[in-house]
Amino acid sequence: MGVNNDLLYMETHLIDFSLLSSPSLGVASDELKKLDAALTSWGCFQLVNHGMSEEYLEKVRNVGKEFFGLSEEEREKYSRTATNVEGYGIDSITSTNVPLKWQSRLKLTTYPLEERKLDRWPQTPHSFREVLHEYSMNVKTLHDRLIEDMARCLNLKENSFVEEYGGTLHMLSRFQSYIPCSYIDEIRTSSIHADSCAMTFLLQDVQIEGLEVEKDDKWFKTPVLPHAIFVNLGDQMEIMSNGIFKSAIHRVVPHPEKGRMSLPFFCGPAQHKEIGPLKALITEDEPARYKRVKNYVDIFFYYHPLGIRPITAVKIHA
Ligand SMILES: O=C(O)CCC(=O)C(=O)O
Ligand SMILES: [Fe+2]
Repeated sequence: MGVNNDLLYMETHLIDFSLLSSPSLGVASDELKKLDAALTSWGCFQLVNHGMSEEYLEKVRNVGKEFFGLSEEEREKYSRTATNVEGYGIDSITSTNVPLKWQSRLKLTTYPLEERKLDRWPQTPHSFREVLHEYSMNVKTLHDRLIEDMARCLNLKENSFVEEYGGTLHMLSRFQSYIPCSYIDEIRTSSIHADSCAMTFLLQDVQIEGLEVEKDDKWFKTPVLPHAIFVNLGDQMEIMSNGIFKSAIHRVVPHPEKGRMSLPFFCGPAQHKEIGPLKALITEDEPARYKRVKNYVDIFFYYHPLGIRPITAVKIHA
């Protein structure tokens, strides 16, 4: 049974990663234009030809599936604690009727390496750690290249965004499992958000669709392409690009009969790093539209539960 047939699919912006670094300057610059078009309109796209095969992506999804297939007791060996916010946990959702256990998550910092809390990294299935390590390093390669290309789209020095990060990428990897749930409308409403980071790499479930994105006050389904990684921008990229690139508003839709899994890997500056609109983008005609901000994730988690879009709190109103 389909649950969201009433919506249209979003325009499929396919970005071919291999073409971005094509030796033919014409080819590379055409792909860069496509990237720019996707980021200034939707704030998201499907990344293809990224160097990871469909089988490889399936292996990554499978270690997640195997982890969530373990007994609750086994999973709880990796639970978050009062002093460690990383690991396995069940997230409640504010809407009253929705079952508390609708989604469970395994949340792990994967970069920088010295910030990994390895005692929270599952040892079952036995390949989990190795697969997560390798996949996160692959995602880092994609991130590092795209963040340079995004600066190029704006005619800036290629290291402009990385400099604003303070040179250090922070990556939070999440495996999330959703059980079948019939509270479709409640979850559609309560899950609306844009990510707080700069750029998210999302591996979707290949069997079950469940992600919708908003554009111009309309909602669209996102197709699941088994070989693609869905990339969406978060608020910190909208801020750094002074509003030129859009942070994609999205939501999750449950399936009444089937479970679903997704793997968002959130990339951005370290939590404490102050960021703001890049100085090179601020002119007399285009003044800063956002304040400089530190600890944006804290701001995010203050406003989001109040139903207020966190980015509005840092907007400068002309
Ligand atoms: O499950 C999904 O497809 C997306 C999840 C999401 O948007 C998030 O965790 O930020
Ligand atoms: Fe999200």
